[in-house]
Amino acid sequence: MQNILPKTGSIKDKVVAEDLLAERKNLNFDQLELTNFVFGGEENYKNYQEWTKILESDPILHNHHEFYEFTREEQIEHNLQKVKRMYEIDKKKYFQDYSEGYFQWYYYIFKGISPYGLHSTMFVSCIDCLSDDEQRAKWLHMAKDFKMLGCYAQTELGHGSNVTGVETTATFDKQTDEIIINTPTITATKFWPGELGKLTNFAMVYANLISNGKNYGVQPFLVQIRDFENHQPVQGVEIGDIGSKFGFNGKDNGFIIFNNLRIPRGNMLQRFSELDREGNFKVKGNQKALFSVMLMGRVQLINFSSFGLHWALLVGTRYAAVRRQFANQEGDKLERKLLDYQTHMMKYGPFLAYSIAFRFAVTDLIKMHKKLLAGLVNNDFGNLELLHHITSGYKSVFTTLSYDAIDEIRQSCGGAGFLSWSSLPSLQQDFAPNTTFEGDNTVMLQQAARLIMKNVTLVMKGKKPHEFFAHLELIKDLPVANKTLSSVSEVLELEYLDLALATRAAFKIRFFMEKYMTTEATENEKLNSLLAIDILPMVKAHVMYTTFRHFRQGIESNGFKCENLKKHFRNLCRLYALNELTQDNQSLYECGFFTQGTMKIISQGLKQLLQEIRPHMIPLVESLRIPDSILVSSIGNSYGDIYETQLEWAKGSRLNKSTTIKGFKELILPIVNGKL
Ligand SMILES: Cc1cc2nc3c(=O)[nH]c(=O)nc-3n(C[C@H](O)[C@H](O)[C@H](O)COP(=O)(O)OP(=O)(O)OC[C@H]3O[C@@H](n4cnc5c(N)ncnc54)[C@H](O)[C@@H]3O)c2cc1C
Repeated sequence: MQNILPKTGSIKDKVVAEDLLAERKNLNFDQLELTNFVFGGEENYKNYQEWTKILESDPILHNHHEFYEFTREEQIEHNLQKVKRMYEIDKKKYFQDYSEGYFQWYYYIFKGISPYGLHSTMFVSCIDCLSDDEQRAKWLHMAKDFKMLGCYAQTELGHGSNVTGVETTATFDKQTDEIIINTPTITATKFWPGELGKLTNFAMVYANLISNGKNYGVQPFLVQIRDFENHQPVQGVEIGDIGSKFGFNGKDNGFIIFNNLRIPRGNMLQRFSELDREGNFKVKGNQKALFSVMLMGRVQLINFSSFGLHWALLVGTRYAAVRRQFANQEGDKLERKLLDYQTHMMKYGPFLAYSIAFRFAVTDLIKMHKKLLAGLVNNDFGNLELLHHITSGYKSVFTTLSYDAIDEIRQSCGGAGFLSWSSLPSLQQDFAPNTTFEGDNTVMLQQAARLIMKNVTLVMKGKKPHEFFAHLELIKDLPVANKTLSSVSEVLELEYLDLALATRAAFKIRFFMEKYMTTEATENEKLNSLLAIDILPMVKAHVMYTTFRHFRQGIESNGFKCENLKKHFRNLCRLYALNELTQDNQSLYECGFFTQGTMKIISQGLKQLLQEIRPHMIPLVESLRIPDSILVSSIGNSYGDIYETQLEWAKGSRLNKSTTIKGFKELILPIVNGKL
């Protein structure tokens, strides 16, 4: 069989693949409106465009495929060079205040591993939010101007998830008016903080305050760890990098051991607590705010979840629109595009729906978080508890889903996706820790459960829950009256899908709460031992529902002008829901919401949607504009060049710098020649 393939692209000759050109002709909506939304507004997108223009023409900032073969040292140095260059170009822009735009370009330029990412977010935020006015005036401008470089040192060898269990001590010495930082045991070694290993000269150390013989619990302390001039560790600390990791190797995660390191009393951050000259300790406001900076980290990871997924989708979808395998029918000359296989669309369609759903959720979440940050400065803790709930739950569910999706997209590109040049392996590896840091995902789901339980208890007592938990009122009407579906159009109603997802969440929550209330054991025993595995699906179903709600409401409330774009959004919102209901529907049968035959109709609806969305896949994913200069992918570039570049980069790879291999004479020849 002779195979006549449409011409694939060539990035070198600036020729776009015929298949990609044909796909782009299906554009029927305002792509820029979607782009602006994804980037958190027109201004952010303009800012990102400015940076990408600079990047493309700058020899240092320009991303290069050789990066995929860099050692750790080379990766770190390369990223540092980039930051220095960005700083030279526009110091103010490199450090922007916390905003959606900041996260977007920094994520894409550094693939989530900006050398001073933790400094700019966690460290600066600690100073901003947890210092009193005097401390802020002294340190904030220094930190923002990179005059001091800091890391966030909370985790220890012995304690990660249990943040209140850290053992580092900060003992007040009344005689000298100083605080002495110590690592009393091996498990108290600070282990993991990013940028601690090599880069920073300050650390925000979370340690137990001991004053007048009493332990007042964990507080943040600003600790200088390296000399300003020669960058040597100060006396009283032992510091180093923790070694090579599964991914994230461009980051110098470090360890630090304190041995009687003295800092001034004024270096304890004192917005929410106070230590006076006599060593008297006083709490001011809400101590939970001490860990509020972690909220920022989680919002960031929630944001990254959609960026990472966008990236993988862009590469995978372009590849699948050009790559062809097997003929449509026996004897056909033309092979079928990967994207035309229903099995392929069953992966990519829902992933696109999730990535857009995450964007809607993040848009709402960032607004809430900014409000909280503004309030904290005036000791207004407003929606701290709700935000803790949302960020824990969303961080856990979104990062897990995105990580799994990135891996699946990588696999769906076959061997080409396994190759580093595709950009997908490093994306996956560097995305991997998002499921662990800022709170392990299992622990995060457990934490998110608390506010659900509090609100469901209100409902059970006949009271109104917080409006975010309005769907919990459904538990009063479970099991529901059977509603037999008769047509696909019914199953595509957003109202119906909303009720289905809300009911699924409500049923799982009620299922858990009934067991919780009737099980005779301590709360600790119930939550950790007897009923723990029921918590996770309950929280996940709740998160999937509230995310759907952000999506559905956001389509109408974000002021989108293009009707066709809204149509695509609605279809993706339906697809999100139908995919969810396909994957997890047992509880809807149990409570009577689904009846015999419902899944058959849902399956028809899902297939219909996949067909409707299919022609728009390329225009939709290409709205998540990541230029070739940032993407650096041998199979996902905008030209649909899926072959030439792969081969060219292969030819130029490090192992091909010579025709033989190092050690050929000493290690191979003696065996071949039978000389051993
Ligand atoms: C790349 C990377 C960068 C990091 N950067 C920083 C940083 O800058 N600063 C910093 O301070 N820390 C940092 N960390 C540390 C990170 O925050 C911790 O790894 C994380 O909080 C999890 O803690 P742990 O590793 O001790 O795991 P553990 O808490 O020991 O968890 C191990 C396992 O036990 C389970 N588990 C724990 N508690 C429970 C429970 N109550 N119920 C059920 N299961 C439970 C978890 O689900 C998990 O599966 C970083 C980590 C990584 C991987």
